[in-house]
This record gives sequence, structure tokens and C-alpha cells, in this order.
Amino acid sequence: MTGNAIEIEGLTKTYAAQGNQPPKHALKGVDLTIPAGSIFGLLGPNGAGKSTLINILAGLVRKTSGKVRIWGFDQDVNPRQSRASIGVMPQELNLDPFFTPRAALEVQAGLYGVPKSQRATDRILKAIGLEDKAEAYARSLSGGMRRRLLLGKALVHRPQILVLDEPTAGVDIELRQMLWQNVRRLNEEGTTIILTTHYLEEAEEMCDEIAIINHGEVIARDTTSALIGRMDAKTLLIHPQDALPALPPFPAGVEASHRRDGALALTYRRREISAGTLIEILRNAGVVIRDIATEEPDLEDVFVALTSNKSEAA
Ligand SMILES: Nc1ncnc2c1ncn2[C@@H]1O[C@H](COP(=O)(O)OP(=O)(O)OP(=O)(O)O)[C@@H](O)[C@H]1O
Repeated sequence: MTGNAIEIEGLTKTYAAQGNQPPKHALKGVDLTIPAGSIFGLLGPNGAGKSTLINILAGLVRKTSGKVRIWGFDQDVNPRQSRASIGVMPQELNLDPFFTPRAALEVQAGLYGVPKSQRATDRILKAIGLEDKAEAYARSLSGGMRRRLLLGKALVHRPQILVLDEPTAGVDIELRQMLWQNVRRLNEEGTTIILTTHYLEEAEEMCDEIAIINHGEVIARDTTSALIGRMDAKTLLIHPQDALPALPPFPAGVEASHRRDGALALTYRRREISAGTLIEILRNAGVVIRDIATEEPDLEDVFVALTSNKSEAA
């Protein structure tokens, strides 16, 4: 498919009041499109509504209002097709301890109505590196192996869209690499990937596009590079040849500070001033520059800038 893998319009979810807890407005009118073929990141602080959104896509949580189209199928009109288009690797290790990986994959395929002749159990076991453990009980698998089995289960019906909810939370580096290799391969083969992660570096490295959710609302949605590009602040690090003389006055908006290694750090707004102008000011003040480096903002800066104000307000 060209176009959108997911189209969400005005999606709301209100969890009913419980005891003396008031109703919880977990999603407050989300509009979101996710392009087919992308690796799309859903980011947000704890409790922002990411799992609620994913669970609605997966058909596990009933939305309160709004429209959800998955691979072109309206969830309300074509629930079966929209469900068949998506596979979800959940956060929880919810595996039956008495099933072997092979049995778990076969049962899952049965639940999705995949005919025996079209099942790819051996291929999936190989892809997730569990061939040797195909006949072992799930309770004897390590945490990492269980995660891989959850990934395998999400793939049995060959969904066009794969959703990964915090896939690498608390997993070791080896498993993380193995997961990402699998995800990249699936994406190259055409699968659209949606993932939530708390690791912003990971989102920066893996995702083409990102939506940031906070308090049940999408507060930013853009390509990863454009989001980072929104941060205008940049830092120029000047390593002087000799000890610095008294600093010359800099234009308003430029912050100067000293680093422990002797570098002078000048933070400025790219739209207001250029690095060249700052270097010129220093040269004119007699500073001989030995070396220059720059520090660019990263996704973490964007995330903090976008979510901090709203969290404080709440
Ligand atoms: N079944 C439920 N009943 C009542 N409130 C719920 C339920 N599930 C989630 N919530 C509330 O809805 C809000 C959004 O929760 P959700 O789990 O979607 O957030 P999240 O962004 O996935 O957070 P995390 O990263 O911690 O998983 C939270 O305030 C949460 O307490």
C-alpha cells in the first residue's frame, strides 16, 4: 500500500470512574496518520496514553469515540480485516508457561485463522532464534527468549503493520540488537513498524517519523530530523590557544560559560546569529582559537522542551 497504514481521527478514550477515582480521559481527540512502510515512534511520558492508543489499534481496548482505519479498513465497519492487518508485541510477558514456542506459535496462528498449509512456524522460530528451544516449555525460557517468542507470535498472520510496545525495556544489548535487526529486516520487506520506547536515542536512530503524546494529546508529529531541527539552540565550543582574556560583550541571547576542559561554550539561536559572527567577535577581541566544535540538540532536548511545560501546568 502507498499512503497511510493507520489513519486516526478524533480518537478519544475515557476509562470509567472506579471507586472514588473520577473517570480518566486517557485520549482527548487524537488525530494521527502513520505512513505505510515507515518506522514510526510513539513517544510520551508515563501515563501519556501510548498503551491505550496501541491497545485500541490492536482491538484490545474499546475506543470511546473517533475513527480508526487500519490498512484502509475502518475498525467499526471491517473489524476482522483491520485486526488481521496488525500484529502487536505487548509489553507484558503474557505467555502460557505450559506451551512450547512451537505450540504457542501454532495456537496463535489458529486464533488468527491461518490455514495449516500457510503457517510459517519453522521460519518464524528461525528468525527469532528459537529453533533450538522449539520444544521447550515457555516457563523454562529466559526473559529474552520470551520476548522473542512474543515477537514471533505477533508475526504469525503476516501482518502489514507490526506494533512493538516498549520492546527493549530492560533487555540486554544482545537481545536489543537482535530485535532491531529483525525489525529492520521486516521493514525492508515492507512491514510498517510502530513502536513506543522510553529510549530517545533509540527512537532517534530507528524512527523515520515520531509523534509525541502528552496527557492524551498529540503535541508534535514530524520527521525525526525536522523535530530535532525545531530546536533552534546550538552550542559552539571554542578551545582557545592561551588562557582567555576578559570576554568581549556578545549580542543579546548568547549565553557564555566555561567548560572544565578550558573550552568556552557559547549557546546561541541559529535563527538570530551565525557561528561566524561569534568567531569574528572573539578574533577581534584577540582570542587565538586552537579548535572549534559544535553541539547539536537531540531528540531528548525536543522531548523535554515539549513535555516539561505541559507537565508542570498539569
Ligand atoms: N484500565 C484502565 N482503567 C483506568 N485508567 C486507566 C486504565 N488504563 C490506563 N489508565 C490510565 O490512563 C492513562 C493513560 O495510560 P496509558 O497506559 O495509556 O499510558 P502510557 O503512555 O502507555 O504510559 P506507560 O508508558 O506508563 O505505559 C493513565 O493515567 C492511566 O492511569
